[in-house]
Amino acid sequence: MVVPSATTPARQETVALLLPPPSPAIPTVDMSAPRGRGALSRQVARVCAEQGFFRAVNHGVPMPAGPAARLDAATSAFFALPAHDKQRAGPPSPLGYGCRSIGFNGDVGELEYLLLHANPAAVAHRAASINTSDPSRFSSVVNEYVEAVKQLACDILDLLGEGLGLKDPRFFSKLITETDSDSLLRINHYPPSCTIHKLDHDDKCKLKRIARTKAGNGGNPTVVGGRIGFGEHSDPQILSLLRANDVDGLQVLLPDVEGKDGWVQVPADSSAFFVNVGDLLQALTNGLLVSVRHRVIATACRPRLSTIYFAAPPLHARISALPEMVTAGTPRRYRSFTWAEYKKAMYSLRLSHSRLELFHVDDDNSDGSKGK
Ligand SMILES: C=C1C[C@]23C[C@@]1(O)CC[C@H]2[C@@]12CC[C@H](O)[C@@](C)(C(=O)O1)[C@H]2[C@@H]3C(=O)O
Ligand SMILES: O=C(O)CCC(=O)C(=O)O
Ligand SMILES: [Fe+2]
Repeated sequence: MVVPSATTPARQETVALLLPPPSPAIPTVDMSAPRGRGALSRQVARVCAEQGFFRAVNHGVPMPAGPAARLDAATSAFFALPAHDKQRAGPPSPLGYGCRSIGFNGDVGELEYLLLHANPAAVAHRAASINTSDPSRFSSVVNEYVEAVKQLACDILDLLGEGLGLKDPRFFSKLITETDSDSLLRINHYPPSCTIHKLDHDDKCKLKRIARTKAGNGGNPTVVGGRIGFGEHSDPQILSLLRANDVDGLQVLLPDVEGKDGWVQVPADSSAFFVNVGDLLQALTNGLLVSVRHRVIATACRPRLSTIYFAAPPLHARISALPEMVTAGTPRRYRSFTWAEYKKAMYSLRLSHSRLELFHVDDDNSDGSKGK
């Protein structure tokens, strides 16, 4: 039976005018290439150019009994420790254990985290203060996970190289597989938002101070519908691979059908990887691929655990747009810089800063050292 609609065409038009335009869906890429590698590489290149963000499914990293599950168990055990035990691995330098404070310039979020350099020697060094009873077990769990996600990052970068028709399709993946690559692993643990208001007196005073100072998230650590878990930013590296438990919170800034940017909720999917283009990939492709802005809003009543692999080149790597990306119609957008130079600028800036703009060829401050 067909039920006639209660709304007349005229009323439907009025409702359509009042409602915001529909949000774009989060693109999904099936990494098992059901339509062949050529179609997959073109799809990866298209979503990275249009949204700079996608959900990768059938990615080949075993989830339930594999490295991801072992890492989640090891990091959850760490976050369950008493505060003074966790503090042995901090304060973040920026590496190590951090709680609420992000970076060196006054950013705060409702989270605690571990930030690790992804190379095995650095992991072994940190493991001693993270798991004092069995540091080598912790190291091997992290190293095994890093190997698996690095492989996935390389696969995606090679598909991108092919989809963009690069002369050397492996150019991007070679940058992140150099022995001295500067990749990071970050594990974020967001407490349930319903416990945030149950903070002790000192915490409440600290948060009030932060809310009053201009330095704390521009003086406003809340947004409509929740608290800021991790403030708005783009990831500075080449590519980020994020995996989280089944708790929502991640949002990405995407254009709607009218081209107006809006925050889009990313529905949790613990079996997928969420992939985002970083600033360096935007620079290498002369702005063709976009480094997506994203944030985490704490609204859930269960803790969110997320693990992000930031694939980066060595510090000395020179980042300039690939020749095939520079044409008469699309002149060079960013001046050439090293990853070390970019990192120095980024650590002097707030989380939300659009730091790649400092390297824009039209900018007067082309040394990239000027802050917001
Ligand atoms: C405020 C900051 C934290 C950050 C370094 C920065 O000065 C600006 C970029 C931030 C960011 C965002 C993505 C990653 O989580 C991160 C590890 C990175 O490489 O850049 C963080 C930095 C950090 O927490 O140290
Ligand atoms: O924890 C998350 O889900 C995202 C955090 C993030 O964007 C980051 O650590 O750079
Ligand atoms: Fe991020």
